[in-house]
Amino acid sequence: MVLEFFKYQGTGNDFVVVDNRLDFFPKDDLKLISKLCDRRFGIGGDGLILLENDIASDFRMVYYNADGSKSMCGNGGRCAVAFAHYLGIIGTETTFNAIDGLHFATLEGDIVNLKMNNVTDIKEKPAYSFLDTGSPHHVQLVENLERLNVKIEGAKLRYGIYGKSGSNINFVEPAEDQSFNVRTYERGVEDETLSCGTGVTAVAIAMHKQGKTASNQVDINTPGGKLAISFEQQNGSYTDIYLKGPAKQVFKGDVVC
Ligand SMILES: N[C@@H](CCC[C@H](N)C(=O)O)C(=O)O
Repeated sequence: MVLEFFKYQGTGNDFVVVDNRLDFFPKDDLKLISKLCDRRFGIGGDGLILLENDIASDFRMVYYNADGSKSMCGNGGRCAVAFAHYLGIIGTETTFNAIDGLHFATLEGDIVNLKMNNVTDIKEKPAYSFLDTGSPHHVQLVENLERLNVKIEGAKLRYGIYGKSGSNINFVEPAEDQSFNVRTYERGVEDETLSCGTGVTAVAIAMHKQGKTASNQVDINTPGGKLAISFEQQNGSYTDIYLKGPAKQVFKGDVVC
């Protein structure tokens, strides 16, 4: 099979993107998904996104991690919106379906502002917070973030605390200008990625809940670039959560598989 694909990145979180509106992609073939995401034997990416038709909304995003497991992806969602706009399916605003339900988003140039689901349940432990922003996230404050071996320390927590199903692990350090520096170990990639959208959303909410910021607009610096998170908070629940940042097409091509 010759597969037409597109490559997108959102703050360095990179994805193989396929227009699957004709429903031809062999979704059960997890080996193929891993191979397409392999940086040596395939195209390379942290995940694969299929854009599909949806009865309830403008389109459906089906997201796979590089190992073929499924989840919600914030940066992937932003890239899917940019791709839908490129295909002419949407204008500058949209509602689309994903594994965690409907998402509203707006687009201004290559900046996509994506609405995330409400967060009500935040587990606070002495050393970390745990919350689900579409995918599960462990948020832990550290010192000397720059020098941390995120792959090794992330894997220890991912398997040590959360077992087989796992969690994404976010390491956070407050920056001087009220923003936060974040590095993330992603389950399903089993490595550090340059940015994680659901991860930085979890960090912004956890930092607010812990009183590390009083603002409901939080800027986050990742190794792949800057993202902005805004939200409302009432009685411990976080609503109207938006994740904002760039989503760009990098290249397109055909792959024999
Ligand atoms: N990079 C993503 C998160 C992708 C899913 C995650 N690895 C999981 O399995 O939970 C993002 O931008 O949110």
